[in-house]
Amino acid sequence: MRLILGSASPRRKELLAQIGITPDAILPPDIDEDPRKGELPRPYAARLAREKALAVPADPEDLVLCADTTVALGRRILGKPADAGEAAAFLTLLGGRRHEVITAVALRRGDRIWARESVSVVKMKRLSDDELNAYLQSGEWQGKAGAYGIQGLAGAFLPWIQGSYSGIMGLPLAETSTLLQAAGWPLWRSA
Ligand SMILES: Cc1cn([C@H]2C[C@H](O)[C@@H](COP(=O)(O)OP(=O)(O)OP(=O)(O)O)O2)c(=O)[nH]c1=O
Repeated sequence: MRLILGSASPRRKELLAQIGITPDAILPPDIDEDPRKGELPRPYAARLAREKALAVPADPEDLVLCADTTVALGRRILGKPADAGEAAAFLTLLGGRRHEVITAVALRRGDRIWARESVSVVKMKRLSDDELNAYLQSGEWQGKAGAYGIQGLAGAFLPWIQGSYSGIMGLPLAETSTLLQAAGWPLWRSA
């Protein structure tokens, strides 16, 4: 049984390494990430994680692990910003309030899918012009849902979280290890 990480995200690889897992292969999926009309953030993240898992080619006995991280401001989905202008708009919207970070995980073997979602609440301080400009300059907003990464400079903007740090970063480790065990991956027996 091989474990395939279906993700281009370096964070997901790092987080798996944190619990001692090195995937046998990394095969990033290529799917349409546009939300459907009126789609809410949590079902959207869950749908994308499943679609990613289905889009990765694998042998019938292989495990395919995929995830999707979405930032939700109420009913609004904030995905990966297209450019610095959109990143600035997202960070301005998020500043001074609480938002949710949803990471849905899907694990597939053949036709079977095991799935879980992790929902965290994050408070971001209102950013000064200097803070916003420095962050935009850093480029750390690129490729990240909601235009920030808790694990980098933006940690300085987040005074409070409730939920899962690894989930906010892109792969909730408790849920992921539960799924891997459910699917028969010898997580605590491999040493
Ligand atoms: C909120 C937040 C998101 N992120 C990242 C995790 C994800 O990589 C990214 C959300 O985009 P995703 O679409 O979930 O993932 P991805 O496009 O990076 O990779 P793939 O679809 O191939 O798995 O945002 C952080 O790194 N830190 C954070 O604090």
